[in-house]
Amino acid sequence: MLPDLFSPSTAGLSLTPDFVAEADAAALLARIDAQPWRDDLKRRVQHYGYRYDYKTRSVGPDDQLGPLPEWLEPLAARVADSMGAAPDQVIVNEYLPGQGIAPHVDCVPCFGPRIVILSLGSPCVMTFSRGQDRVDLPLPPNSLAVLADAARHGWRHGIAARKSDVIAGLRHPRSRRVSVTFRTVRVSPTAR
Ligand SMILES: O=C(O)CCC(=O)C(=O)O
Ligand SMILES: [Fe+2]
Repeated sequence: MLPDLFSPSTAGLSLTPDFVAEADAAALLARIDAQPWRDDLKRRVQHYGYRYDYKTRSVGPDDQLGPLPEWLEPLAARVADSMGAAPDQVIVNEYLPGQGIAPHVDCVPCFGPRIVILSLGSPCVMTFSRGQDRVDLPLPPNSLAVLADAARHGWRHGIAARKSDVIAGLRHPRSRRVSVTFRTVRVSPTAR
């Protein structure tokens, strides 16, 4: 299922389809939609645990918001197995058709070695890039992607701002996608 470049043993990317059941995904989306959204970016976001400052591209001790909300706890506990640590920061991103996220590496000094992304709603293609290399990874709804090692540090990841994706030769119009990204925050001990 993963492109060759991303054999998990060499590149640190793994994808677990159907990590959450459809009914649980629907309940989670309803929970998310009952919370306030921040709309300081082109796309709407929610931050839990720690606020991420998009201007300074950092997280500091002053950005601590508190523990993850209780409705995220069961999921965070399951995700902890894939992360090797308990996540203490979550960002929810909403993508309407035509919205994306520019290619980036998640802040290395801010966040721990594994980034975990749960996809809900529309399928979409995440593009990994390193120099001239490009690898498209379709993210099915309800799947869990884990970025570690080279997939976390050596490759950038992004989602093109377009209204459809070609997956296995077929064009798929996008609908609304919501992702839930789990991270561990690195805050320097002296700053705590
Ligand atoms: O929405 C996604 O699937 C990816 C989000 C992401 O890369 C990020 O928030 O750093
Ligand atoms: Fe990211």
